[in-house]
Amino acid sequence: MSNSTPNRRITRSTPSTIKDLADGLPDTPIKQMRHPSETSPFLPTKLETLLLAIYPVTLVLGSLFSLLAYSTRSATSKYNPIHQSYYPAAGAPSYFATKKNIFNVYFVKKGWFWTTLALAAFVVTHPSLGPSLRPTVTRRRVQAVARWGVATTVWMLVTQWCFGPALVDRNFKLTGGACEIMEDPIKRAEMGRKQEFFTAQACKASGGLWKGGHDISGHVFLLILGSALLGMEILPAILRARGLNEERRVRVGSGKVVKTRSIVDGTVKDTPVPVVLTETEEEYTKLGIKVAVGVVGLSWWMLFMTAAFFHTWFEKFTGFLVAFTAIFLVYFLPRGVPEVRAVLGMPGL
Ligand SMILES: CCCCCCCC/C=C\CCCCCCCC(=O)SCCNC(=O)CCNC(=O)[C@H](O)C(C)(C)COP(=O)(O)O
Ligand SMILES: Nc1ncnc2c1ncn2[C@@H]1O[C@H](COP(=O)(O)O)[C@@H](OP(=O)(O)O)[C@H]1O
Repeated sequence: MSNSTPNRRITRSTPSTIKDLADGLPDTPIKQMRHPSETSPFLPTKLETLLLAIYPVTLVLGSLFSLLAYSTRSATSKYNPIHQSYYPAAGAPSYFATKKNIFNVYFVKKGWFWTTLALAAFVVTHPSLGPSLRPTVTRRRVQAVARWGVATTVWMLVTQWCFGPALVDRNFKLTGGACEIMEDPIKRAEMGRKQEFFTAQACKASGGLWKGGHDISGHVFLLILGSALLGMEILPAILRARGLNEERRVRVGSGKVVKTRSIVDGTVKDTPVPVVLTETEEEYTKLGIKVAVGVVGLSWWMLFMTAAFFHTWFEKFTGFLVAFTAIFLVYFLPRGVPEVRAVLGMPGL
């Protein structure tokens, strides 16, 4: 008997995984199945990695710009670590290097409001989440609001209030920082009575200097978190509009890691039903995406400006780390933990 019988050949190359099995077969239905992925579901896809890499690259480029640019080297004022900016502002190297620049005052300082507004516009207009401009409650809308809720909670705890002072303020104090009232003796005496001003805002508002500790950059944190939130939400919609679909990896109930195409509500996905929009609905859909892209673009520019003109390298780095931790919680944890995914869902799924 010859070894070359078809049966023998199959026995000798016994596949060890479903992937091997699918790869070794002709184009049968089993080959078309999505096979389990061996990569961690917690990791971003290639496109996501590329897009998320823009943040550290922006921070590094901004910091290098401030070292090398003629405008910063020739500025009449110097970087002052206590003010975390060029001081006095009149000699700053650029309009964007002053705290009172209009984009800082009305955009970044109200950054969570703009992020929320842009996300709300996308959620109520985009047909991938529910009927455009109709107040229908859909699972995808509820999950988008839940993701926003988690991100908002993190934003609040980090920058606004955490059962008292916000985490950035607590961290500042823990690392040896304090509020120093330099000029006004009355305020100084008042401060002695109250022991200390516990938040950066209260300290600065009383004319004090918030100094001595490690001040995580609130701007870096807010600009990265807000723009990544919008980016991660609209990315699947943008890809789909261009006929693309980069599959993400998710762990399903059985413990297997599969690609997103394999699951929708826990079942194998059918070909999506095309959504037919009226002309007006299409206009609003486009507007929703444009508003989000606009907020992301302006956030990127302000992040670059913060990197170039404000804070130390380390303060920017910790702002980036805290923002990425929040992004992980909202967008990557649900991919690997089905119970979390059941609540938060995933954009576009
Ligand atoms: C899919 C989303 C649905 C939302 C559903 C909610 C229903 C809402 C109905 C209407 C929507 C519009 C109202 C939106 C409310 C959003 C709540 C807010 O965010 S209001 C707060 C605005 N404030 C800010 O954005 C402050 C931002 N600033 C900071 O975080 C800090 O100042 C800083 C990080 C920039 C650092 O500050 P510094 O002083 O240390 O420099
Ligand atoms: N891109 C930017 N444009 C203007 N001011 C900025 C800025 N980035 C940071 N700042 C200012 O630098 C200080 C530290 O910012 P943060 O810790 O939030 O990153 C803040 O000052 P004030 O608190 O005095 O307004 C903030 O307004």
